[in-house]
Amino acid sequence: MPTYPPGSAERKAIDEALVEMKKQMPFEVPCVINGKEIKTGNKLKQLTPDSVNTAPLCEYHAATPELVTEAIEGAVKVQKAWAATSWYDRATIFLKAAALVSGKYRNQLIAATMLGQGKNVWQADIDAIAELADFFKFSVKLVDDGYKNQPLITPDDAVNRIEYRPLEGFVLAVSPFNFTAIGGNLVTVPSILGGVCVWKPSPMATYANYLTHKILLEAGVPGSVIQFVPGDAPQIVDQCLSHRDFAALHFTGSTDVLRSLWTKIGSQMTTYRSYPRIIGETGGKNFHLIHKSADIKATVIHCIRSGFEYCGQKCSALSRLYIPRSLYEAGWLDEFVKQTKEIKVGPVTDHVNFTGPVINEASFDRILKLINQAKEEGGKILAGGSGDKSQGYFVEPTIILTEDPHSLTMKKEVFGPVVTAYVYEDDKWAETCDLIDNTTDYALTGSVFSNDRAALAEASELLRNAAGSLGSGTNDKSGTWAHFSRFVSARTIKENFGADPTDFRHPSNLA
Ligand SMILES: NC(=O)c1ccc[n+]([C@@H]2O[C@H](COP(=O)([O-])OP(=O)(O)OC[C@H]3O[C@@H](n4cnc5c(N)ncnc54)[C@H](O)[C@@H]3O)[C@@H](O)[C@H]2O)c1
Ligand SMILES: N[C@@H](CCC=O)C(=O)O
Repeated sequence: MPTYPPGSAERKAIDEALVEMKKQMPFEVPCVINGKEIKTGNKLKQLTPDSVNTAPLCEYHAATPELVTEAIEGAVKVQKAWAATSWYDRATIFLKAAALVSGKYRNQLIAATMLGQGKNVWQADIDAIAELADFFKFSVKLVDDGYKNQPLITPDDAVNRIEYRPLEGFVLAVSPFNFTAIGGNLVTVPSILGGVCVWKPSPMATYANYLTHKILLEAGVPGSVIQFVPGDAPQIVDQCLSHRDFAALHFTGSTDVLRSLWTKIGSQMTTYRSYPRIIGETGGKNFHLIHKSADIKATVIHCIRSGFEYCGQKCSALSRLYIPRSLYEAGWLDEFVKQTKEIKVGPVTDHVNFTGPVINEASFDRILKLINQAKEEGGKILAGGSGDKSQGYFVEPTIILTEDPHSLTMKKEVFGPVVTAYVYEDDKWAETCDLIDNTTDYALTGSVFSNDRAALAEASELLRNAAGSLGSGTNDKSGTWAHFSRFVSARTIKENFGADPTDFRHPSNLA
């Protein structure tokens, strides 16, 4: 990945792309149904969260119920033909999409992700280029490997094979704002297998998602295979979930939303042709557990990057921090606070800013409310604690020290630049692992920092269920065949070519 140092060609190129994009804002984003761009006239806005008083990044046309019906019907109609397209052709399309992401559309995708989702160039590149292109390429490799999972034994008089059929009906992909790549992956996984999708993007990632869709179509995905349907989330999603041909929900976003959609699907089971599948990843409450043997300098840097890059708006962002008393007394927290106060926060177009805005006003207000509640509960604010939304939604990187390991911000997902620290006694390593395991229902990600192998092994054992998506989704891990397997129905086919039978009786039936 390019590193964008001052004076580099890559920094110059991205600066030019940003200037060009700003000149053209607001872009007009249509619905794209059966490959046709459709403007409904019902326009909504995607703002630039770091400069809210300027022109929006885009105005997008919200899909009407009639268009959603057209999208579903168009997708279902093309499904058999797409499934019959050879694996070679499907694979090549996604490899071409990867090349378009890292080549022709590179700077445009980065600029759209920076301006629309408030990422600085480093964060935008790892998301919209590195991860998105990887998703496309890994998908080809993983499906290729998956298709090779065939019966182990082939007898002399028969051939057995397994065919991995895509789901009948359409997949509804509902994507979050915080990763351009995730939207791309949610539609790629079902469609690379020969399935069809209706894609409802996040309102706060509409433009980058529209570009991703454009890339997929340019690479050769037929227009009806992935339908781009922005607009009112509950209206579009409810309509899709109420359709007889609804085959699966592919979701990434918050826990409450997935739970409500799951409940809706469950309550409508008699509507469907089949048993819809639900594949969803949701919130997290990432812990960092520091052992007394850990290096202070390195762990402080890891915690700063994990907690505050992209304003903590990652499901995997550090949120609860466990520091041993000995390192606390050796100045671990002082160093963490000192460096946190050095973080530059501001518009993402100024590269010195390590972090930018949070995504919108609702998020800004929610985060500051949580900080205030933490204060009222007795939490001590060691850094940050406030914000300013006059120009953009800027929240100061915030460190809260708590004496209560079950306090609000140790339990609830904040999804903002807020780290709550708790000091544990060095000799309570196992007890602290149990505490981490039992503090929240989330169990998405976590890290243990130690130079003591025995402590690592013990933590790995005790924290087995505290990370790895358990409790945070259906745990169909991206980057594994297990994820793809949720979007196929296996069919076993046996061809016999042994001698024809001459008697229906077996030897065991003879008198
Ligand atoms: N586990 C992961 O891999 C992962 C990755 C990224 C984000 N996340 C989680 O996503 C959340 C942040 O993303 P977000 O703010 O975009 O999440 P969100 O739940 O607000 O929105 C996700 C999607 O659901 C749609 N949606 C929202 N309300 C809806 C409703 N009532 N009915 C139908 N659709 C609705 C949105 O328009 C969006 O497309 C965090 O909780 C984060 O932890 C998880
Ligand atoms: N791949 C992402 C996960 C996305 C969560 O929001 C990461 O950077 O950890």
